[in-house]
Amino acid sequence: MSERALVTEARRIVVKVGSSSLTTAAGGIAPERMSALVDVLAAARARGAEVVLVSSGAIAAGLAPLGLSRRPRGLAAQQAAASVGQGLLVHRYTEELARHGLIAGQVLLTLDDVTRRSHYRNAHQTFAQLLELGVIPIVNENDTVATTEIRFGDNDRLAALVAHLVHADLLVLLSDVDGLYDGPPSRPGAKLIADVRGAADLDDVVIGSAGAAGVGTGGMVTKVDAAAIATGSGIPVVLTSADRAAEALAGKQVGTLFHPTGKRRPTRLLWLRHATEAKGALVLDAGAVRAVVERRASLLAAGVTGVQGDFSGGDPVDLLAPDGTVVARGLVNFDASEIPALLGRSSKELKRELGAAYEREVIHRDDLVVL
Ligand SMILES: Nc1ncnc2c1ncn2[C@@H]1O[C@H](COP(=O)(O)OP(=O)(O)O)[C@@H](O)[C@H]1O
Ligand SMILES: N[C@@H](CCC(=O)OP(=O)(O)O)C(=O)O
Repeated sequence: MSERALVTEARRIVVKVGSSSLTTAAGGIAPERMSALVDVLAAARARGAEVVLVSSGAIAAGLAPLGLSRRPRGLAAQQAAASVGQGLLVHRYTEELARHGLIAGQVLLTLDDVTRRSHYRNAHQTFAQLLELGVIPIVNENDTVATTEIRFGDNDRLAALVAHLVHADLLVLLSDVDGLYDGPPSRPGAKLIADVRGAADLDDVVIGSAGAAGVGTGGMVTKVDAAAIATGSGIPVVLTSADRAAEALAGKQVGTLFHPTGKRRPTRLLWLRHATEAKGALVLDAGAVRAVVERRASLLAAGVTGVQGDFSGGDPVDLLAPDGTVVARGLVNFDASEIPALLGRSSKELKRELGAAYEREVIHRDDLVVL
């Protein structure tokens, strides 16, 4: 069986591991699983590859110490469990990596770190410095302070974004299932899909959400989304089980290989398109829709006819055609309350009447993605 050159030649690898692969059903860390995973990461390092680990499991690891038997529903309880569990997880990784003479560095990210320009530059530099120092960054969402992320966020898409942020050559998604199947693997006769070369290969695949162990959040849906994000910007993805991580990283033909389909794109825009929830919407006239969609121009106040929702400058908003269809998403430059005064007015008028600060575009073209 030939090796996967995309894997064996990768110099920088992001590995994502799910809660179900690190913790027990009873709610606590499974030390032997973490130890086996770290052995695999150390072997990749020994071959000369740089490794970033995106590890879930903070909430799951915090359950047992708090006497909880399953993942709590309430946000505050999840945040508390994550606070307890994250420390335990990183402690374990630090000890396990030390066996191989390696150093762990904790990186906790929130959505802002990858959508706001100044933050994502900062995150990029942090990773660059850690990797230069030979550290293995252990990444998770900052669940303890996150609000929307902890509910809707998932580490699969976060891992795809991190892979993009660090310019990885490969993303490896490790779960409790050994690859993508054409239907939920619990169904008799479900078949493993070895290669996905584009969206068309997924047309007949039934992708389920909940995992059997009950500690995972995203299920297969978010893994396939993550694979689309990564491959769409040129990064191949191997999806398999944590048990097969050693084989996968050695380039063996295990699990599912998602082949690259596109080229690198600005990180923030990827996130804007795939992972953010809009805080509101702007209704555009037909001319503005053409300008934004066809000419990829900035959105000016003159083409905006309505505003919906309560957002602040810097938030993601949807751009709607006159019939209500969502045509684009962007990071808006004004608060929702400021926009009614700008509607339909030219930049020159706005500057004359409200001052130079109001002359700027409502959304700059660099902060826009057409959907
Ligand atoms: N088409 C499919 N192929 C593979 N697994 C699937 C499919 N549909 C649903 N699943 C389920 O997705 C689960 C993995 O998701 P999840 O529990 O969130 O894992 P993790 O904690 O590793 O992120 C598997 O255990 C499996 O039951
Ligand atoms: N950030 C959360 C987990 C989020 C998540 O994506 O979990 P999983 O589906 O197990 O990868 C935690 O550490 O508990």
